[in-house]
Amino acid sequence: MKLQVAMDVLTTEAALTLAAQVAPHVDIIELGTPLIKAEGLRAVTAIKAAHPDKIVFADLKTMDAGELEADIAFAAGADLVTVLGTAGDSTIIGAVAAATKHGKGIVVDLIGVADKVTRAREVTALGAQFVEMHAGLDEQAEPGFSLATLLNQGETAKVPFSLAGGVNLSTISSVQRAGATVAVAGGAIYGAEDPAAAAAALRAAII
Ligand SMILES: O=C(CO)[C@H](O)[C@H](O)COP(=O)(O)O
Repeated sequence: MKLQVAMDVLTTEAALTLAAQVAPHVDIIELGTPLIKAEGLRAVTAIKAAHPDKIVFADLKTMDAGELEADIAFAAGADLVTVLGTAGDSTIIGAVAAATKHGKGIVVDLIGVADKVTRAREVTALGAQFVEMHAGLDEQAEPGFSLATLLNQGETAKVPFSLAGGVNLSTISSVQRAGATVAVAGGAIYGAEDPAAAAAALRAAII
């Protein structure tokens, strides 16, 4: 299982600092949606230039204009770009076309999708490299939130998936047991006193 750091920071400078700290311990470096909204795709170019050996993940969460948005993110240096599973099939097909043109990949983020298992299978058939079983920051803050449902949906879908929803040291083993190909950790890394040590500990927990 690969480890992905989600950099939900707000400046390119902060992202470059964080990426430099954690890169030795992660496989995928994600530029979070707020970072891209604040800084634009220049932040993607800066991270790829600093870490050409890492998979750079641009969390665009595209909902429309799939081909155009994915195309500009790949041109900026992204290796993986997200499209929302709630988008129409034509948006996902367009984004996959851009990925094929650049020799890169589309990840379909299933945040907000009620039937994640069915949609995961549909978008995988449309050419998504993998889906993201995702409970967003707002959903995580809702009373009674538990990762268990998400883990179960990932296990049931039987397609390649990443899992994001407040993954931390006490849950990363269950993410691996559910069969995820990628564990995504944001707050557990960037919110730690020592992000490098936090990333190293998550990596060490992966068997
Ligand atoms: O995409 C996101 C929010 O929409 C986050 O980057 C993702 O949820 C991972 O962060 P965390 O581990 O803090 O939940």
